[in-house]
Amino acid sequence: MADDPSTLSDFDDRFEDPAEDPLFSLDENTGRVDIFSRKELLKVGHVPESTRIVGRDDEIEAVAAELRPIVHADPPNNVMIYGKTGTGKSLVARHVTERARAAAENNGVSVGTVYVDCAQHNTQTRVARTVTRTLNETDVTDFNIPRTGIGSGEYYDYLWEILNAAFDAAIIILDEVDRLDDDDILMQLTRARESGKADCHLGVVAVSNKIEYRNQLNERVKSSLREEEFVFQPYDANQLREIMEHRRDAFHDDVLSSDVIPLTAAVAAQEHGDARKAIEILRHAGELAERANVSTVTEDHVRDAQEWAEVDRFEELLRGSTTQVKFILYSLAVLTEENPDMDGFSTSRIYERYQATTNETNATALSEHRVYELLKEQAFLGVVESTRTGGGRGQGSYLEHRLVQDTGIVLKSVLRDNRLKDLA
Ligand SMILES: Nc1ncnc2c1ncn2[C@@H]1O[C@H](COP(=O)(O)OP(=O)(O)OP(=O)(O)O)[C@@H](O)[C@H]1O
Repeated sequence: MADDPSTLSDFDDRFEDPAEDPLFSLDENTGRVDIFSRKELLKVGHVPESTRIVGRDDEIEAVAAELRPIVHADPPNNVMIYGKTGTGKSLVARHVTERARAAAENNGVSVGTVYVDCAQHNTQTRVARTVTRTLNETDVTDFNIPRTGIGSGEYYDYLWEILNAAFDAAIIILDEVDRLDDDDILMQLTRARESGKADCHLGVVAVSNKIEYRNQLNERVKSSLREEEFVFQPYDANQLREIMEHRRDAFHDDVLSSDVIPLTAAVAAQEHGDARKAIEILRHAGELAERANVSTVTEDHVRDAQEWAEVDRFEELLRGSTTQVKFILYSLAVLTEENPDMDGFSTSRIYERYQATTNETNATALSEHRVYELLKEQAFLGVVESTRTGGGRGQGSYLEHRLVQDTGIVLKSVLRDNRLKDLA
């Protein structure tokens, strides 16, 4: 392995005895404060055990009612769960599916389960491959299913054989189902038994942020899916507080000052009601305390962590935007900071500031008309708000633009772009 250029094993400067390396010391007495006790409880993607799931009892019961027939080897209903991001859709889908599997097994019914993230596996072939390879019980089927080189049709052929050989039923969770580039997979799965391909009952639990998703499905898919729909509402501050209280043991005792969880819950509820964001802010507040080497996480850490989350969120909103758009938003943000009394700026005023910005960075400037178009595009995306002025006597009316988001957040976010860094 020493010849392998991808390993660092012959790295010259390494410590003779890694236990002596002060950078990664395991010694408890390093003077560094230890904030977290079980940080994994706050990681994205962590599936908490049932005692940590809060405020979704009715939803869990409702989804379970649709899958319950499977416990007696009867056909389950398909389920569609809608709701804004971070409302516990994936969590409930996974939790109920696993409990259905365990209860069925206890009753002598074997149920295969698969979770597919359609944002990652967005084509029919990728989904078919993931489902087939996950369900393949090699000790029963003896199949060696290739990763590449075959199409969805061949994966389906394997899948029907696997289902017939190894299971009485299967539940397939398709998370972010709206990201699929083709809804035929839904029809294949929901019609498998009816069309005589598989002898096993298949239930699909589809999850989406987009409530309008169903309208996009073609009629044949809709009629074969015949699903029950549920809509999950954003969490309120009390629910978010309870969700975080149930993960308090991610931290060492007495590390969180008493207002940290209520404050995190309040800001998250006000902004979006997103449990993922609330947990992320709590984790980041802990990390900030750790970095500062202080033994208590305080309200200030939460405020900083919240700002960091906002910058991240804004950056996400701008993902895919060109550097030119960022120059324009930067210019509008600077104008706003320089003129706190003004409520909005005309395109020509923004354009002047924008030209100065492009000059400073030696970038090419777009025409004023193009900047106007890009501002309108940003208004459509909800980044900018544009309103038409009344226009006084002798004055035509014109558009005035302002940022929807706090200027500090916009500046921090656009300045993360390498081409704008120098402006900082
Ligand atoms: N009721 C709850 N109790 C405990 N933890 C929760 C609850 N709801 C959500 N969470 C936690 O919040 C995070 C986000 O939840 P989840 O992934 O289920 O949301 P989602 O609605 O599927 O979001 P997205 O649409 O963005 O995928 C996860 O870490 C999850 O463990």
